[in-house]
Amino acid sequence: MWVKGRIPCSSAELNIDIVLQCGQSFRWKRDLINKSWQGVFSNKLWILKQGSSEISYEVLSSDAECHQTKVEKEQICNEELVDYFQFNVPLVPLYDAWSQADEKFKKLALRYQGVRMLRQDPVENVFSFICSSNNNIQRISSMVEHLCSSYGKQIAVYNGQKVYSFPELSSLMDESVERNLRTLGFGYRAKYIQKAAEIIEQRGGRSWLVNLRNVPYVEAKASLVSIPGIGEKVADCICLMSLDKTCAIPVDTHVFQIAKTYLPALAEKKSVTHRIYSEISIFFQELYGPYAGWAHTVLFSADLRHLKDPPEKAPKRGKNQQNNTVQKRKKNTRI
Ligand SMILES: Nc1nc2[nH]c(O)nc2c(=O)[nH]1
Repeated sequence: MWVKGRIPCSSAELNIDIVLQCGQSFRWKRDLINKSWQGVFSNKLWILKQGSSEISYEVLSSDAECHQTKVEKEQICNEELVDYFQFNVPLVPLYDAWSQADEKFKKLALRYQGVRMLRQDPVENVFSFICSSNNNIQRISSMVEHLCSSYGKQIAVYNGQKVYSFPELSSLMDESVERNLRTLGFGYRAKYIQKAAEIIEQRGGRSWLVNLRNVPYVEAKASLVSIPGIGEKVADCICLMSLDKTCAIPVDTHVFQIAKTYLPALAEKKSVTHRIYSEISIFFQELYGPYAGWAHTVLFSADLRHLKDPPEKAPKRGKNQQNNTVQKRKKNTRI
C-alpha cells in the first residue's frame, strides 16, 4: 500500500539533488523525467520530490504494517522522514554562522544552500563505507546494490524491478560471504565485510552499533577503528552520517586539498599522516563550531566534480519510453 504525504521545507533547508548524491548514501536513484528520487530507508521504498516549499513523498509500506490505520502510517512516515533528513536541525542559522566565520564558505553558501547531513542507519552506513575504500561513487553504489540483492530481503517490486532492504548483520557473517563477494568484484573489501559483521555481532550487534550514538565522539570513533576495514576517515564518516557526531571531520584527499587553501603550512605536504589529519580536523572544528562536520559537507560537496557541472537536463521522452525511467547518475567521482 502506498502512503503519501508532504513536509513543508524550503530549498535553503534542503537541496535534495545535492544531499542525495554527495557521497553520504549510495542507494538513491534519480528519475530525471519525474524529477523525483527513489531510495530505501527504514525498510521501505520511498519516492521523494522537492517542490518550492515542501518535500512530498510516496512510500510503499510493507505487509507487516497492515494493522496500522492510514493516519498512523502517515504519521510514522512523517516521523521517519523528519528523522532521516534531521529536519529538527534548522540549517539556515547554521549557514549564517558559518558564513560569518569564513569568507570562503560565504562565497559557496548560495550555490550550495540546503546541504544537510542525513541520519542514516548505522549498519548500512558501516558497510557502505567499508565499500568506499579506494573507490568511486558509481562503483560503491553498485557494490551496495549487490549487497542488498544478495543478502537483503525483497521489500517491493517497483517499475518491474525488485527492491531490497539493506542486509541484517547476521546474513553478512557467514564465511561463504567473503567468497561470494570476491566473485562479485568486491576485492579485498570482501574479507573486511564478513569480518566486520562477525565482530559487530560479537560486541552486541545492531544495538551495540546504534548505542554508539549515546557515547562521546572520541569513544565512538575508537570503537569503530578497531573493526576490520574501518580506518580513521571511514570512522569519521560513520560518526558524522549515522552516529550524531556533528563535529566529526572525515579528512580525505578532497578535504586535504581544501584545507591547503586555509592552512599555508600544509602546502608542501604530500599525504595525510595521523598528525596532519588531527590538525585539519581541529582547524575546521575551531572555525565552524559544534556542527563543523555539517559545514565540511558543504565544502566537500562543492568540491565533487559531478556537483560542479550545470544541472542535468531531463532527456526528451521517446515514443516508447516509460514515464518513470530511472536515469543512471553521473557519479564516478573518487572519494
Ligand atoms: N571527507 C569526506 N569524505 C567523504 N566520502 C564520502 O563518501 N563522503 C564524504 C564526506 O562527506 N566527506
